Amino acid sequence: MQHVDKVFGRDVVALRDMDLEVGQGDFISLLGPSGCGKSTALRLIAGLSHPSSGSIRWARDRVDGDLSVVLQEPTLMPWATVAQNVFLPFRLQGRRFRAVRDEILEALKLVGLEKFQNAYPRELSGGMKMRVSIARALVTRPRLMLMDEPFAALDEITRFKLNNDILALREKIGCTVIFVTHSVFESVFLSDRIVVMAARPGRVIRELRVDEPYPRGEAFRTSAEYAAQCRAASEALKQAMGAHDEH
Ligand SMILES: Nc1ncnc2c1ncn2[C@@H]1O[C@H](COP(=O)(O)OP(=O)(O)OP(=O)(O)O)[C@@H](O)[C@H]1O
Repeated sequence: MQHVDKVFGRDVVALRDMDLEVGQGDFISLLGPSGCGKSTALRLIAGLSHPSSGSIRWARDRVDGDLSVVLQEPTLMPWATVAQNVFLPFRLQGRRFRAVRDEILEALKLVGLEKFQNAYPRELSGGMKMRVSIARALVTRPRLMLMDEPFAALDEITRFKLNNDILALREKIGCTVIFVTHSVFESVFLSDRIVVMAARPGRVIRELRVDEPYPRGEAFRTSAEYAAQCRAASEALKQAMGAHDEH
């Protein structure tokens, strides 16, 4: 993203002059208070809306299935089974269930839900629904996953577990992730770069690196290094919350 502005109406500056370079395999968190433009940035990257000015460029042409999005709500179809829900991206490409059955089962296996392929969403816990949503996002083996506070509605234990799982999944499928969160802990645990944003107008104010190598697990979560990184990210977030630019 180069010098990207997004203005709604006459004067709601959702994003101002955002620069972001994302490399293949990066795990980037967008961290910031409510209203700082995190979701707007994600929607622009997804192509669901367009910049008011500035540009978003891709190193290579994108093809169908290269990019997928996971939202805070799992947004499953209640009338369809787990397997049919995971089939959706293929269905939108006009493919037949039988032709992609193996891919669907593989995606469900990756999130540990292969035994639930014939279950309906109402039979699943919140964490399991989110896993189905993740399986649906990765069934096309995307090169880029955009995740908008996917675990915000879950309890902390489920959230920690899914944080571990998402890193393990990424090791397996090797995609790039841009992850929106309000949580300092989540951003430090997951990402190698944390982009800290401030509101009114929405903008990037800091970028932090987390140099800890992957795979990361409980040892990292309880380390002094993790605590120090969380402190640094907290400080940056505090600065973001106090930073109002009147211009
Ligand atoms: N379609 C829209 N029309 C008008 N204003 C919008 C629209 N979408 C977003 N905004 C405004 O743009 C700003 C940034 O919104 P955005 O949803 O990107 O923030 P956010 O950081 O994702 O917030 P949250 O963490 O609460 O989801 C807010 O002031 C919001 O009200």
